[in-house]
Amino acid sequence: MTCLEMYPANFVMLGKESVGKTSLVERYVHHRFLVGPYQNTIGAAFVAKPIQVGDKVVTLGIWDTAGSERYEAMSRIYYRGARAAIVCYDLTDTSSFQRARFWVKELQNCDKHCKIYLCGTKIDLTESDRGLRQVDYHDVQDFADEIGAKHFETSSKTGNNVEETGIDLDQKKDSYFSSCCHS
Ligand SMILES: Nc1nc2c(ncn2[C@@H]2O[C@H](COP(=O)(O)OP(=O)(O)OP(=O)(O)O)[C@@H](O)[C@H]2O)c(=O)[nH]1
Repeated sequence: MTCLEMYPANFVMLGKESVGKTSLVERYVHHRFLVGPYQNTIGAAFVAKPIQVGDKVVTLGIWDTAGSERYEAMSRIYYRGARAAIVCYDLTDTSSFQRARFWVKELQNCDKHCKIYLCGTKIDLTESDRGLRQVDYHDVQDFADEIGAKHFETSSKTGNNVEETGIDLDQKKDSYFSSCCHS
């Protein structure tokens, strides 16, 4: 029996509205950045991506939750049982990092085994104008160390750090997905 049949691995996107969760999913799954007016997610959206882990195929299910606080209760439905959570914050918005801390606390209260990734978004903006940065890299790294999370800064617009590093959960050597297949 394949890993696909036995171990569907879900992960969830969490974070304040407009931090760029949907854009990250678009970049990761479809390798594109959608331009045009911002459309907020309503409730949550589900996207599936088959990935190869060793000689197995895992269907990675991604729950892209709505960041608006009015959907907060609904978001809880999606992170319960999630194998991993990508908690996003916008590098140009301090309050989005406060919101990220909130989601980390929620995840820790709900499931200690959920693997947490902290993802700073829109690094293209801070690279083109350093003055736009409101969230310090080292502050987040300290927090990541404290909670045992991986930490990345990405741009869905340019693709920077999305494919190459942690958000690309497609890493074949990733022990997390290997354990999904072999546990
Ligand atoms: N410059 C830049 N803009 C981005 C990036 N990622 C997202 N955006 C923009 O930020 C806005 C919000 O992006 P979304 O991906 O819809 O944000 P979201 O977190 O899914 O929002 P909700 O559905 O409300 O929770 C859009 O206008 C995007 O084009 C990025 O990496 N760089």
